Amino acid sequence: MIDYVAAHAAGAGPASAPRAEARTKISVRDLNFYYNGYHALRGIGMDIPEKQVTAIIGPSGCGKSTLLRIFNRIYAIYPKLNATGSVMLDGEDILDPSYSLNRLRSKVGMVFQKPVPFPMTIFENVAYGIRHHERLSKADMAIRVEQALRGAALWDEVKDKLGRSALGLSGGQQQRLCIARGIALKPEVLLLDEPTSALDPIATTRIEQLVEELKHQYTIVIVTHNMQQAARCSDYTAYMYLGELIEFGLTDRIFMKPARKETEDYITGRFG
Ligand SMILES: Nc1ncnc2c1ncn2[C@@H]1O[C@H](COP(=O)(O)OP(=O)(O)OP(=O)(O)O)[C@@H](O)[C@H]1O
Repeated sequence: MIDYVAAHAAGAGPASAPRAEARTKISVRDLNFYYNGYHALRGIGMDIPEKQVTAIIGPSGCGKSTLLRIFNRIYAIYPKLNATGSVMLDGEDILDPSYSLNRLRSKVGMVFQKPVPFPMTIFENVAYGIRHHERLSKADMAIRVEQALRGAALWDEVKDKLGRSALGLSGGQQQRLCIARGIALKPEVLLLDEPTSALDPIATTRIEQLVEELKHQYTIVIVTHNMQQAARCSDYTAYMYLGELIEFGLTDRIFMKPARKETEDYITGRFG
C-alpha cells in the first residue's frame, strides 16, 4: 500500500514501514472531480487501510469534504457533478453507476459536521435507517438499536429514555446518536466530516475516544480542521492543498518528519 503512495506523491521520500495489518480497504486512483466544470480534485491517488483511522487535513477549500463525499457518492444526486478515475472498495469501483447506491450506503456510513437528529424518538432515530434496509422483528430491532447505541457509547445515558425526543439530547449526545445511526446499518467504512466542530472540548474528547474504539471494527476516514485531533486519533494522514494530495502516510511520520515542505509549513502553522 505504502509503495504506491511513495511512488506517486512526488518527493515523498522514504515511506514509513507499513503496518502488518494494513490491508487496503479503499483504493483511489487518478481521481478528478468537477463541480459544474470547476476542477475541485486533481489526480488523487491513495490507499486507505482497513480498520485504521485515516485523517484528511488541509486548509479550507482544499477538497477534504469533496473527497470524503465521493466515498459515499453523495454527488450522484446532482446531475452536473462529475468524477473520473476509480475508487475501489474491496476491489469494486464505487464510481461505476452499476454499483448501486443502496449497496454503497449499507457499506459506507457517513456522519456530518452538525448532528442532525430526526425529530423523532431516540429509538426511532436508530431504527429508521435499519428499516429502510432490512425487515426485523420487534425483538430483533430492539437488540439492534441497543447494539448500535452501545457501539456509539450512548446506551447508558439513554437506555431509560428511548421513547423521548432525540432533540432533547445534548450536542455531544446527538452526535453520538448520529454515529449510532451510522453503525446501526453495520457498515464497513465510517466517514466522519468534522464530527466535533460543533462540540465542546469534553464532548470532543468523548467522540475521539469513540473513534479509537470503533476503528477495531470499522475503517474510519475523518476530515478535520484540527491538526491536534488528526495527530491524536488517526493512524494515517492525508494532507491536501488546492485539490491535490500533497502527502499521505503514517500520522506519526507526517507530523514528526513530513517529506514535503508544504506539509511541514501547514503542520507547523506557518501557513493555512
Ligand atoms: N457545491 C459546490 N459547487 C461549486 N463549488 C464547490 C461546491 N462545494 C465545494 N466547492 C468548491 O470545491 C472546493 C473544495 O471544497 P471542499 O468543501 O471540498 O473543501 P474543504 O477542504 O472541505 O473545505 P472546508 O475545510 O472549508 O470545509 C472549494 O474551492 C469549494 O469552493
